[in-house]
Amino acid sequence: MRVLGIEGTAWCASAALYDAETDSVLIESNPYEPDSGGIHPREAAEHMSEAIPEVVDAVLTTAEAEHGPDAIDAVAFSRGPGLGPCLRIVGTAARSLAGTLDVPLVGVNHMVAHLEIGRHQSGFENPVCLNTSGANAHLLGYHDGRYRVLGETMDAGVGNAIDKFTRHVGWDHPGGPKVEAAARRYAEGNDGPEDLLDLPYVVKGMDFSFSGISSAANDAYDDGVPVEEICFSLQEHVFAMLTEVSERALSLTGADELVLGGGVAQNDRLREMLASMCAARGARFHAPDSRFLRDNAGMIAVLGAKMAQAGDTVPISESAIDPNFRPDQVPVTWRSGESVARGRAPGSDDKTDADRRGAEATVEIVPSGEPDAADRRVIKRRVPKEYRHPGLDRTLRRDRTVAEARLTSEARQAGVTTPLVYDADVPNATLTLQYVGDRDLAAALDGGTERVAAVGRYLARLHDAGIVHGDPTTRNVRVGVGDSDTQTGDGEANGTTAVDDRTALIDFGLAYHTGHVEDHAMDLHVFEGSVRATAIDPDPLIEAFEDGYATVGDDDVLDRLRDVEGRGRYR
Ligand SMILES: C[C@@H](O)[C@H](NC(=O)OP(=O)(O)OC[C@H]1O[C@@H](n2cnc3c(N)ncnc32)[C@H](O)[C@@H]1O)C(=O)O
Ligand SMILES: Nc1ncnc2c1ncn2[C@@H]1O[C@H](COP(=O)(O)OP(=O)(O)OP(=O)(O)O)[C@@H](O)[C@H]1O
Ligand SMILES: [Fe+2]
Repeated sequence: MRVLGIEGTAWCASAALYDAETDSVLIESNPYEPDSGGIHPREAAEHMSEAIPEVVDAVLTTAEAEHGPDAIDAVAFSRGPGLGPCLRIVGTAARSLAGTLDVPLVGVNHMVAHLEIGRHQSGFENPVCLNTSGANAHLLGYHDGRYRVLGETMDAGVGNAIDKFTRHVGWDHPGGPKVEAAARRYAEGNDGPEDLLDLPYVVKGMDFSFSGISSAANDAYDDGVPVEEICFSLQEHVFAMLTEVSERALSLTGADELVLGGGVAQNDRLREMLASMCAARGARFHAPDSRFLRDNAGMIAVLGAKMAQAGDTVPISESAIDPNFRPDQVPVTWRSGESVARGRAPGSDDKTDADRRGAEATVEIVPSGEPDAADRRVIKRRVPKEYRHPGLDRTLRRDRTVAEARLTSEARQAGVTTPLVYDADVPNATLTLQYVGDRDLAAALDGGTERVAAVGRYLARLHDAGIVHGDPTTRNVRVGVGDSDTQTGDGEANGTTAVDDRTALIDFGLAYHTGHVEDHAMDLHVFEGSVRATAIDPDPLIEAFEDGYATVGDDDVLDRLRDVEGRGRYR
């Protein structure tokens, strides 16, 4: 099968021919280069209307010269997300070409194409995918017939966050490669570990935010900090955040493969950090060649072929473009297989006497070999992360160790079951904690409506005390093995149920004090995200969780949660 792909969501007018038999891809691209500032939608659309016919013609001519008039079996196009005026031109071109050639039309989600090209090239079966492009930044994992958004930016896309700084400095678009070059100059000009500016580092579970860091970088420039130093620090912070959330996604799902996609993935430093993180945890990592990372029609044609082979084509009358097309809206017709969270199947976490490793820390259980010993303790060490700058690494490990020791105890005072903290060795980022529960909630999720209701009540009590957990995933809740779903609560609004006694919240390293409804709602959003990413039937669990929250907590927080989801770029 041969597929002609067309891409033009924002800046890159591109056409490609994918030959599935030989697995070869020919790409013709013509980029839009703004004279000044960022991408202007109208100018970009004008560029598309000139350049799309040219690149399509070039590819079609080559295809027909080699394979004759029936060279093309299907036409695939980027249906979204992207700029409406650009997408409309691409859509019109694709429909008319499919009509002229009398072949089926395939409507491709651009972000899923960024993911699938990495999976295709690596041969990985079930990877977590990190998409780092201009307008987007998110983690995707296959679960129950869709690519779920495991985590994402709460505001700007990663490329846009970097480009915002370069516009402020007066550099032309795109800024990413210039920041990379300046950061390299800074690193090469230093002998020892380079100084690092203190910039905002914002990670909440597997979600993250860039708006603060762009503004802080702009302010540093206005204050006269050398631009190379800012570029270096910006990269170190932003890419460490992306690497950290990727590690969390691997840890939460139990996956051992990571693929990278999107224009920012052309950056060597980002690739180096991700490769280092994966090597340290024994996971495999793949980043495609640059021509498949930046926007290109090759990835559209490759996914288009998989979809066409699965019969997933679209009648012209239903082929409208969608500027807000989310990756989790796409039914994944071209692959089958297990959930990415297969490593977290029920029972997989039963071995309580084994030492574990989370995303951040290693956990040693002492004494080992006596599963029922009442005096079991856990020694949690936040190990240095080779991938991040030593200064940033030290700060994060220290601050989180202090926060965890303090807030684990404060949470208990607020009526939440948490481990006792026996010792905090801050210089070594090591805590000694009481052993709690029998297994992670992640391994006991399905059918556990009572357990998630208890988590809802816990978060409400925390919030009431002005504390957010910051990372309340199903891996950070420990549950009792004896509990079954038939144990119902006592019914008292604030009462403790039998399940509560045996359910504990752990891992308060990202916890902090705040009374803001928005921060409280984010906690709920993170928990629900982890349930959706791993449960077989998430809806009853989410409902029970919210009911649990509502019995103790503030309705404003649940209202705000609806807002966060509506605002969410993808959910
Ligand atoms: C929806 C679609 O139109 C959009 N496309 C897009 O953002 O173009 P993409 O080619 O994936 O990424 C462009 C971004 O990639 C950044 N970039 C390119 N080379 C870079 C480098 N070496 N280091 C850092 N960023 C880089 C640019 O600064 C720019 O922000 C998307 O995929 O979100
Ligand atoms: N107090 C405890 N009692 C029993 N088990 C524990 C305790 N603390 C940690 N564990 C186990 O160790 C695992 C990792 O611990 P923790 O979540 O604190 O580390 P982490 O590296 O921050 O993990 P992540 O970032 O992946 O959530 C937990 O999922 C749990 O299975
Ligand atoms: Fe893109």
